[in-house]
Amino acid sequence: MILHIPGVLTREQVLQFRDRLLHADWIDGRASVGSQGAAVKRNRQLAEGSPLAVELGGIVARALTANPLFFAAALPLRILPPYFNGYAGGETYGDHIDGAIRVASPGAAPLRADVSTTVFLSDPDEYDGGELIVTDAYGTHEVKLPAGDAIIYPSTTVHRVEPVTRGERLASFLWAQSMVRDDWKRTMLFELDQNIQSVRAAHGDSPATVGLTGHYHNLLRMWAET
Ligand SMILES: O=C(O)CCC(=O)C(=O)O
Ligand SMILES: [Fe+2]
Repeated sequence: MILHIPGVLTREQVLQFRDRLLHADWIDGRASVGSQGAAVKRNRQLAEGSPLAVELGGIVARALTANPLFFAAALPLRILPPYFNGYAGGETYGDHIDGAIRVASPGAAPLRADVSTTVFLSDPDEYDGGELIVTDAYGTHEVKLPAGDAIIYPSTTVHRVEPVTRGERLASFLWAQSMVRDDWKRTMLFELDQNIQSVRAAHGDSPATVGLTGHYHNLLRMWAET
């Protein structure tokens, strides 16, 4: 499932991030990928573990974890520390699939990347190009969202970021290991959860709502790994 999550960061947070990123030390984005990614990746990132990445990443991770839509859709078990990237002057990241296993820091427990997230930090009118293009079983999706909004997509998909030909595209991106590894099972649980919430809002805690909520939890019990 590819899902737009509006308002992960407030406008004030976005402005604060932008201010801090203005004077940041950027490194070559190829530092965090394997050879296939490195061949098509031309962008800049904050170094993993740098004080600014840790500080701003903490804010992003807390905002996402507290976001009900992100929680319901990603069912996160663990979230890797968020990264920050910038693209300008034709920078791009060609077609790739995110690595399956990542470690937050040397010696840390490995985490499986199930759900990929981009939190946009630049508004669409600030740059040309820079669309995130995600291809799934249903076709190709082009994503360019307002600053503060996020997109989540299965880490199993081929995706790319188109060259930025005017202005600068800043973003935070991160991976989560989900309690439910399979995208289709996560999608089914998400749709069930959203429909239960609609039924509950319309009819309150009727016996049918209680029964459906029980069914959601029993499916989660069957499918979740913790
Ligand atoms: O900048 C983005 O939106 C996504 C970046 C990306 O796909 C990656 O770093 O693996
Ligand atoms: Fe990626």
